Amino acid sequence: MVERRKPIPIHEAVQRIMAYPLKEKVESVPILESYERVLMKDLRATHSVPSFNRSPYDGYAIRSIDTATASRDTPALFTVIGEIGAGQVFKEEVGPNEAVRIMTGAMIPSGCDAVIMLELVHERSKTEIEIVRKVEQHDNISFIGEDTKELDLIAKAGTVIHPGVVAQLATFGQAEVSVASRPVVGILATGSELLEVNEPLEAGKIRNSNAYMVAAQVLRAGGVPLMLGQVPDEMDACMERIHNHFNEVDCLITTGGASVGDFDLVPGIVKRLEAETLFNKVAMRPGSVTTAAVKDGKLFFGLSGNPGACFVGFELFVRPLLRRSMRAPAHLPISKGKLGVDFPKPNPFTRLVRGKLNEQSGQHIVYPSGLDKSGSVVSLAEADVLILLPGGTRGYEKGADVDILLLNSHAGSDATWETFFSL
Ligand SMILES: Nc1nc2c(c(=O)[nH]1)N[C@H]1C(S)=C(S)[C@@H](COP(=O)(O)OP(=O)(O)OC[C@H]3O[C@@H](n4cnc5c(N)ncnc54)[C@H](O)[C@@H]3O)O[C@H]1N2
Ligand code: MOO
Ligand SMILES: [Mg+2]
Repeated sequence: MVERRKPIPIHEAVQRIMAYPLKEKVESVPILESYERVLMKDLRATHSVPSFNRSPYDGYAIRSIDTATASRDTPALFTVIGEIGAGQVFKEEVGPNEAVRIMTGAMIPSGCDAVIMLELVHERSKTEIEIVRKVEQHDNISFIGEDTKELDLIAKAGTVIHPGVVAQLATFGQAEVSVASRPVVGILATGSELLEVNEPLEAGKIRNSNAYMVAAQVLRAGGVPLMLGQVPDEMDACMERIHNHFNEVDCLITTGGASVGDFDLVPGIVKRLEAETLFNKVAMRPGSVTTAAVKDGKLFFGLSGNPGACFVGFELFVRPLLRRSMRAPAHLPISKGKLGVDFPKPNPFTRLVRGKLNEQSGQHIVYPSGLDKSGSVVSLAEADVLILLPGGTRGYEKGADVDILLLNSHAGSDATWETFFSL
């Protein structure tokens, strides 16, 4: 008799998984390797920025009071007593009607309270300049702490490090950065029909695309894929591979064999692992036959063999687990869009349609990116969103307002499925 499975709503499936968070681990990496890692300690300013008053222009540092009566008819005359570039410090006190030629980024000399740009000065000689306008006190000075003050919070733990954050790490002297360790995800493709990527096609066979797709998804989520290869639909071969590597991974993914067919291994894997099933059917399409189970605190995901279903299963269920273990926002960011075409297919289950986003006069218009079947692989090539179409309708019309999940964004969302989509 075919096993009858009870589908659970997406938000409940997510909840069940998130009840088994992976252990957070911290490591230190050189700043050059910190890009796209997740900060594990709050980054606070270790000093004010700038840490000294400096010139934002190439010009002359002066005492503004000496220009109080300056005009075209009565220019103020200054003696140039020195020249400094960025990094140099002028050591003497600057006195009445004295000026220091100063370059952008250099420290304002003691006694000066303003800078006038080179273009506004008449240079009579190397040592004598004229100023024909009044310069206000504090003109053209970048003051200590105007960018940030010592101890200010610059970036919180959980921030995904992007180039702007790298600039802060460098500014505050963090040659080594405390980041979340990347969870290791074992990936095993199952299926007697699978060829290696470099093998020629044969009748009835296909190349294993899921393992590579999932590996890329793991990388995008910030994890480390551990490729466990591919096995035919044979339980012993499959279990041997799993047992040999279970200790090396933080979580394990298989693709294929998640349904109820004669050669579908996932129910047997769960049994042989003596794992506790969290769910084996979700009220969604594609990906309805996703299985999740837990063994010794490690999550096992039996993702569908159908590429569309495998892809969606990963983004909805595996990604948040990985991201949360790194303290990064767990879920795909959500946004709003309008359907660009009619979508007449009725469905009892919520659909996550692989979609293409088009920006039209400030609006997100979304279109299915290809064949909307969970067996379609090519529709993934152009997909940059998943269009959420709640189930229980006769379909949707062009122009309908829809929620969309953004696939290529570096940001993430902690918006919970419970709150946003009780689907
Ligand atoms: N009687 C039923 N049949 C099916 C059901 C059901 O509820 N009752 N569910 C259908 C749904 S929905 C899906 S999705 C698929 C799930 O299939 P499996 O997870 O068991 O995957 P397979 O049977 O192994 O393969 C399905 C499909 O995907 C291709 N595949 C497999 N592995 C890969 C890979 N690594 N790279 C690319 N493509 C792969 C495979 O050749 C098949 O075409 O079950 C439905 N059936
Ligand atoms: O698991 Mo299937 O993807 O619902 O078509
Ligand atoms: Mg099957």
